[in-house]
Amino acid sequence: MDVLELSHVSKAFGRTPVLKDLSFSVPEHTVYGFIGQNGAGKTTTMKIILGLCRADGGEILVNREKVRYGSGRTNRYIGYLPDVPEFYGYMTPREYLALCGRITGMEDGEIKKRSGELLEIVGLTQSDKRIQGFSRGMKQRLGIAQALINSPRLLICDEPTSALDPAGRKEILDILSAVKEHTTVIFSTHILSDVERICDEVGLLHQGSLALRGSIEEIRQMRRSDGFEADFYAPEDAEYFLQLYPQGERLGKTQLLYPGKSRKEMEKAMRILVETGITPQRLEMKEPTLESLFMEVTGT
Ligand SMILES: Nc1ncnc2c1ncn2[C@@H]1O[C@H](COP(=O)(O)OP(=O)(O)OP(=O)(O)O)[C@@H](O)[C@H]1O
Repeated sequence: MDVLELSHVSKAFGRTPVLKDLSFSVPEHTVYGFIGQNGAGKTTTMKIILGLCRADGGEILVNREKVRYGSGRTNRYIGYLPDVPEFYGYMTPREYLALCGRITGMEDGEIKKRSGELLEIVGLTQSDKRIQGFSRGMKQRLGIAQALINSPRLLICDEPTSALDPAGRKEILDILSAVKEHTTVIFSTHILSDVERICDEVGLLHQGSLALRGSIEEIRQMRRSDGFEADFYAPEDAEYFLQLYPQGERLGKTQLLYPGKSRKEMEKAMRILVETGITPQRLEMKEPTLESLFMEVTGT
């Protein structure tokens, strides 16, 4: 079943269209990467899903229920982590989660149990410190716990990793990956390597609609290869090989890049190496990355 379905959603601010006929759906228990450059309309889309921003047209279903602007009804299925979560700094994580639980109408016993489980998942069980002393990464982890307090069907995270260092990013990605057992995650980002690490499905928002969609594998296969690299033991070998197979670029004294070449063309290079008796240190196809695909689609 699809937990989230957007059909033909459009939105303009004044005369500037931001979303144009945007349609996509997110299947249960997946991590969906919603990618787009700065200003592409990711936050606007999320606010429309949360009923906080009015769409000009189209329909959104959360758990098969229609989202209505200004009504929080469908938000009972949703947990939301904004890009910069705000907390009461004088509280401890446990106190803060208790407050969030009470606001959502949970019983005290249930709050205690759920808070314990969530603090375990986000790695904050040891912390009885006040939130004001927390690092950005710790705040983001607490933000995930807060968003999951009432066991939502859908967890929406707006750029959860953008402001973090690599270690902090990894922690958040690991948590998001782990929670998909219990919920469905949609997260927006412009960091493509994060998407490659944990997402099952990807949608690339460009000029108001999805310019690309599919699983990471499907998307990688859409693009031709990035070519191959050849590494030699001696600069003379690289030089000689470049004369025999001239379309390469030098990456270093012993390293050559053959951009855009297919696997077949690499096999041809291998035959030349065997015939001439040159032993390469390494000959390797370059895996297409989302980064290069993104640049191809967006023309950046
Ligand atoms: N309330 C508003 N009034 C006018 N224009 C707005 C409003 N909110 C957003 N916009 C414009 O809509 C476009 C999309 O903004 P949005 O914040 O949704 O993009 P985004 O993809 O989330 O970008 P970022 O990665 O920078 O957060 C931008 O050009 C932005 O300036």
